[in-house]
Amino acid sequence: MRAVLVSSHTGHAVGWDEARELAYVAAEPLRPRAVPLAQALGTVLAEPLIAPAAFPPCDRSAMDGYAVRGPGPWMVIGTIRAGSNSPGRLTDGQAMAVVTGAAVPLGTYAVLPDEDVLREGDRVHGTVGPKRHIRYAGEECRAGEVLLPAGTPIRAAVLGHAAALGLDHLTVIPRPRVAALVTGDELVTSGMPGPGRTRDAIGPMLPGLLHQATALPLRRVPDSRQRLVTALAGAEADLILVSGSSAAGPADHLRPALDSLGASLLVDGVACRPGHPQALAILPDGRLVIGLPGNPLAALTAFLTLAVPAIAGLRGEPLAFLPTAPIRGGLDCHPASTRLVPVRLRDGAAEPVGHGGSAMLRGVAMADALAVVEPGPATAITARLLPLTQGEHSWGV
Ligand SMILES: Nc1nc2c(c(=O)[nH]1)N[C@H]1C(S)=C(S)[C@@H](COP(=O)(O)OP(=O)(O)OC[C@H]3O[C@@H](n4cnc5c(N)ncnc54)[C@H](O)[C@@H]3O)O[C@H]1N2
Ligand code: MOO
Repeated sequence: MRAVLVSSHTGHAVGWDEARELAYVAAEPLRPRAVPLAQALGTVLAEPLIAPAAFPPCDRSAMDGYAVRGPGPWMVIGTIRAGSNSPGRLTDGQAMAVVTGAAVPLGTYAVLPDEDVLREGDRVHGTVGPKRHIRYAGEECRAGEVLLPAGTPIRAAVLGHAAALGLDHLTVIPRPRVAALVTGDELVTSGMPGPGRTRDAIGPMLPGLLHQATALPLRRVPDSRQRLVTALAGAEADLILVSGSSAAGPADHLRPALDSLGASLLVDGVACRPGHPQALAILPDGRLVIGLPGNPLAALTAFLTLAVPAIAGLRGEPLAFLPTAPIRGGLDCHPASTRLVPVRLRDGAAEPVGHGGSAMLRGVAMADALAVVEPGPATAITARLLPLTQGEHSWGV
């Protein structure tokens, strides 16, 4: 654990930005490991990607046509097939048929595409400028060149690039393993909830929130301190999310359970709405625990406040910069807490969509982002935008 910010735990609600920082700093990047390309998708480069050799390795044709040398017309002296490893050599007045991507013969002046050629027996006619339609050796990269920095997320194009260069493995920071413990004896998991029962709305959100992590199978834990202790102790994860149990009621067992496991509480409430009772703790063995309030929008805002930075830290990625946008019509500030308000983005401005109460998901379901409205005495006319999906900004501001 990076020690510096941990000591700033104050025992009461911290500001929203401080909470993000604390979660990010508490989450050390996971240990790098070399994995086959097929296992690297969605992880992060632990080391810069360095070109193992020049690419392309030799001069190649960019067209199906004829490699030619000197002024035309040219005598066709052979054909270079895909995969041929001995392209030969041309002298003035000679041509060889080539396919796209094939190595061109030594001495090639240009490649004449098929559609620009008039062929008469063994002779071809046409005009082409010097060096046309040749991909030169080392044009994309030189041996030893740094192509991507450490910390780059490995997406489809990175894997294709690495394969094209001839690499079979990449050294990556693996995806963090995240366990979710959903508490609440009143919860049901299908159908209409009867009187006094509540349909679990947090479990169904988690797969979509955890796409940058490896989500372990969700566990449902009864409202029992001992059962929560056992579940926390047994979770083989880098980060454990616990939903419900975050407040101070008789069925809210998170803090006592953390206490009995010897955890250090790094964040004990955040000055934001919704999401005030969220918590971040570290167990003696280094596993992080985040308490998500039971109210579903509060759980989501807590995930975005604490879990997103923690996952970024474990992945060795930077804490996301949040762009600022004007708020159409403004939003009232809370005097002491940061408000997180569902907004739609239209023409570069944020429009509040309403229905943003702690127990509601209606507003956020139609939102593009949450507006981060700083505490203050007045009305905010601009706000930072918090994406609803880690690593993605679906708007153009
Ligand atoms: N005396 C106090 N009461 C409350 C406080 C407080 O500070 N003192 N804080 C309030 C705030 S703010 C919030 S948010 C909630 C947090 O509650 P908990 O995290 O302890 O969670 P529960 O009490 O179990 O549930 C609260 C609410 O959410 C519903 N819930 C729980 N899990 C789910 C789920 N997976 N899907 C849908 N809904 C869920 C639960 O049924 C309750 O209605 O505490 C306030 N109270
Ligand atoms: O602060 Mo609680 O998280 O909204 O209602």
